[in-house]
Amino acid sequence: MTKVAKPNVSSEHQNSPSREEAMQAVKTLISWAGDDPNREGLIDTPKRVINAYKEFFAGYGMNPDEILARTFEEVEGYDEMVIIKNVRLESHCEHHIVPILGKAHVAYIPDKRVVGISKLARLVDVYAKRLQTQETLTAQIADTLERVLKPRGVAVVIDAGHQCMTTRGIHKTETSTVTSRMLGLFRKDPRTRAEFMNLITKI
Ligand SMILES: Nc1nc2c(ncn2[C@@H]2O[C@H](COP(=O)(O)OP(=O)(O)OP(=O)(O)O)[C@@H](O)[C@H]2O)c(=O)[nH]1
Ligand SMILES: [Zn+2]
Repeated sequence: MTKVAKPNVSSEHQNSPSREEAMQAVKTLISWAGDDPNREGLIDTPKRVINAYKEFFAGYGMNPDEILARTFEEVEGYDEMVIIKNVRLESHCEHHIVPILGKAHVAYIPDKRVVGISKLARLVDVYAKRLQTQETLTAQIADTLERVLKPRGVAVVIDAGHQCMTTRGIHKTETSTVTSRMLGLFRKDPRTRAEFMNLITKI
């Protein structure tokens, strides 16, 4: 039986192909597209593509727990929500391997400890830079924040365009997909959720 790699599994747990094998695969796809991979303009393309893949999918080599490990308690008892909004999201859909581009809004209500705000954006990247569905991505960001920081609430909203729907297939160029995950107070208390939704929709 063929072994299928589980989605969102770090590459060290898979049988990683060599660079040569990966470049050969790109050459095959160029031929499949109908061009000659040996012509001058395309000769270095397999190398560029596999290097680009290392960037697109860098998240497999990142550890979210490490990113959130450093927290601060000296914040004068701050216990209201912290929101980082409009985090640029660059991911790839796991069905077609084409870009998902959009914005993420991430919030939490601290319980004594806060985390550096850049770490919330880094956490988005850890999961975005993998093969994804938008639902999985949203859930992974929220669940990791809850598990590691143990805050009183977590909210994640993602609003993104899927190029598999805009540049191919159904070609609906104006569509965007919105997903959300609310945990703790954001799930239990409608006023907290409403305050968050209000703050992220304001400019
Ligand atoms: N739920 C969900 N679906 C997604 C996401 N990204 C892409 N898809 C959808 O995944 C589905 C794959 O459907 P298939 O019928 O297997 O593939 P397809 O023939 O290429 O589908 P079309 O895009 O309709 O041409 C499509 O409906 C995509 O729109 C995502 O993040 N979440
Ligand atoms: Zn897709």
